[in-house]
Amino acid sequence: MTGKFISFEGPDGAGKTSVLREIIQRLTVAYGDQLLVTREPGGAHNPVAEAIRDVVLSPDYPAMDNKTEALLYAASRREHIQQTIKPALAQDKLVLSDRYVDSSIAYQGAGREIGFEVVLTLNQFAIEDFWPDRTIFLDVRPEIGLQRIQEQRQDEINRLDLDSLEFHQRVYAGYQKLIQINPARFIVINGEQPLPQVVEDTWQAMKKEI
Ligand SMILES: Nc1ncnc2c1ncn2[C@@H]1O[C@H](COP(=O)(O)OP(=O)(O)OP(=O)(O)O)[C@@H](O)[C@H]1O
Ligand SMILES: Cc1cn([C@H]2C[C@H](O)[C@@H](COP(=O)(O)O)O2)c(=O)[nH]c1=O
Repeated sequence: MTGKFISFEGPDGAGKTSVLREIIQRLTVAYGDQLLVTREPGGAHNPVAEAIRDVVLSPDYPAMDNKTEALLYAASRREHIQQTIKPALAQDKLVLSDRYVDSSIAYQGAGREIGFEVVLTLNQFAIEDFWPDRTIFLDVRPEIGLQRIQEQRQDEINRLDLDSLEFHQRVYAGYQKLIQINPARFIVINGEQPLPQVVEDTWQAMKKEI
């Protein structure tokens, strides 16, 4: 496989979507069709993964069992890897994904308290040790991310946005542990700066990678 795979991670409201929108504009000029932007749960041109997204994020299922949730994210990811990411990399594309397996380890492993290692093991069945080349983490404290969502994005609130601050603090701590364990893969960007500065820092970091 010859392309490059970069994932974007961060707590809810960190700014991934906003930053990616700007980065895509800059990259499209040089990459054109060789750029694939995708997301989890779900995935570009991936109806099965997107159907799982609809179920797992729907506020209609507030009482979903934690392990069911973890399995759904892993199933969606498997489909995403097999049908979207790997075929694109085989065509030498640059693949940018808004979230990947680190989200499961942070949200289900730490946030839901299923356990870091348990969720990693579960996901190894899905990913078969297929990791991103680099992971950009937008570092925003959960209080700030949730405040942004509540103030600015009332229309798109999903099931996990509605979880408690304590849940999101555990997620954040999970991410910090992942960064500590994988210092070579993670690039940490201060996401609490004004958006243009976050975009610029991300852009400079990405230019070194691509
Ligand atoms: N640096 C920033 N400063 C202030 N507000 C921001 C910043 N970045 C993004 N926002 C705002 O915060 C909200 C959440 O941003 P965005 O949807 O990009 O985050 P996200 O990481 O994709 O969130 P989620 O994972 O929950 O989808 C939006 O209303 C966006 O305009
Ligand atoms: C991949 C993945 C995601 N999540 C959570 C994180 C967010 O709360 C939502 C996705 O919403 P977004 O607006 O598209 O970022 O799902 C998770 O808990 N586990 C995962 O593996």
